[in-house]
Amino acid sequence: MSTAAHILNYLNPIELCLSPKAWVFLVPALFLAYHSARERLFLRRRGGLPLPPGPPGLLMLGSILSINFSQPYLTFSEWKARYGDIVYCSLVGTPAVIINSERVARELIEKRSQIYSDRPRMSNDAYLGVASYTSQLPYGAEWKVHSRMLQKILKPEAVKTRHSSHIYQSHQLLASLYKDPKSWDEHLRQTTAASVIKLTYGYEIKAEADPFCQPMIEFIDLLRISMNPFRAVIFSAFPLLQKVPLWVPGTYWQRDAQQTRQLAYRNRDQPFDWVLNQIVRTTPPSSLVSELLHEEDSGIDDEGRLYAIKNAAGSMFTAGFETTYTTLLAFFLTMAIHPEVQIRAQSEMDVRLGKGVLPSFEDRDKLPYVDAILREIMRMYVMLPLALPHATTSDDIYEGYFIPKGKLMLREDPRWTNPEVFDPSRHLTTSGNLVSKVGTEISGSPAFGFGRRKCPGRFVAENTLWAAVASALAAFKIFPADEGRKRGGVEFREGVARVPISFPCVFEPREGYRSVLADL
Ligand code: HEM
Repeated sequence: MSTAAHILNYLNPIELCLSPKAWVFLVPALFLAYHSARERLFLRRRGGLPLPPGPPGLLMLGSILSINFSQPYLTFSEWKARYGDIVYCSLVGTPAVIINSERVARELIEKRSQIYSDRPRMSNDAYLGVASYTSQLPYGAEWKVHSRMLQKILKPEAVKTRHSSHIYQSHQLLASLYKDPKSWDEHLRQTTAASVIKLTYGYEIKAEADPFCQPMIEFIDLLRISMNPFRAVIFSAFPLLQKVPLWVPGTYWQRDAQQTRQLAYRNRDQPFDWVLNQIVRTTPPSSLVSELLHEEDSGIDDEGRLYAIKNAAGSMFTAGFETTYTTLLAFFLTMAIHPEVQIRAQSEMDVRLGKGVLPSFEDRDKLPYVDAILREIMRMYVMLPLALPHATTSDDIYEGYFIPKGKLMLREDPRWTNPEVFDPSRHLTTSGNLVSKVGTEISGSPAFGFGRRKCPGRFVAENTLWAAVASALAAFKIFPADEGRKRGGVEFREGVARVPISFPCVFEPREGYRSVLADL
């Protein structure tokens, strides 16, 4: 008997279910019914409004196969050229809106921040042990507690009081570059890590293989692998992959995730416990955690408060280390291939500060070209090219389009002439002053995101970067060990975060700075 006859003849549902051939028809039929019911509901929700234009998708898979996984932002730029500033697509059943322009990002994420400040729920977050980190929290009461805690040391007034500590850290970097220039990239990594750890816990890193710092760097390296966009999409489509037992051969993603989780918890708990111990025994060095622990009247119960402090503090390294380090790495590599930019910055310093002087924050206004270099680095090398995904908490309408509740991804469009050319002078007026327009100053850069979830560490990042950039330009001539490198640009390892690919550089002390460097 044919399978169709089976279905027609066997009105007995039990027998029908037992026939394997009938399942071949039933499974797709159930799926289609579910899909069309969902579509009908979605159509009703839209009330006849169109969705933003976007690429056609395949049933179930949507547009996932059209995305370039190593550089998804390139796909989004192509879609911008074809469909415009706001694009709709479906990714394995998840509706996603891509905001492809700074103008639309400001209109939606800033002006309508009440509903555009959520994060999409990703099974990956709990799987990797980062679900309670500030950056991953849904927009709600817990996030507001974290945000208030972080503001304590990240707000501009608090950041201003730590100028001397930024200068001290930049001098530490200069001293390491002078003593051991060959490992310049490693010094950069260590000093950036040291400054975030000091700010968060008041802990001073003692050696290269420091018991707190080393596992934190290891964690970031693992997170980059485990959070790659391809794995994230596959896991959201097939969550059972996260449950496969570790003993099954070939389940390398499970081993990566287990190690990432263990490090996430260890890095969150151990330095926090160190501060608690310090408080019991002595006066702890000033830090985010010690300030929060001493705070009265926080508005939440004790256990909840300790948990929130621990997680907000844990988020600082994850969010602040790699972003700052890779921006500085891009700066040094760019300087090595652009000697003309170094020469202009150094002559500005020589004239306005004098030779043999290391700049301080009081000198910042006298050095507009140094700021212009930093703005150009932030413009050209956006280390999180898709920022972090946002989500809307309710449906919305924009320019006649229906924006469904759900995932939003950001991609800033290059609004500059010749965006691929490294040219700091684009940030200067004809009289050599910095252009002052919203979004051109460093902490206002779109590289820090938009709206209520905009990077709260941007003022600290700006000062760390300025101190390091200004000090290095004053003290060293930087050039590539292989002169042939000058012909190429900076290359990147692509992923959620873009990481510049380092190359050997030479750091030659400038005239008048050798003794200054030796004394640091
Ligand atoms: C050059 C350096 C940095 C860059 C480019 C950067 C960029 C970003 C971006 C794009 C976001 C997501 C914004 C959004 O969702 O719209 C973010 C979030 C965040 N950043 Fe940064 N960041 C940097 C440095 C720092 C530093 C130094 C810290 C802290 C010490 C920090 C702490 C955070 C936190 C806690 C979040 C999560 C905010 C939330 O979800 O509410 N960042 N950052």
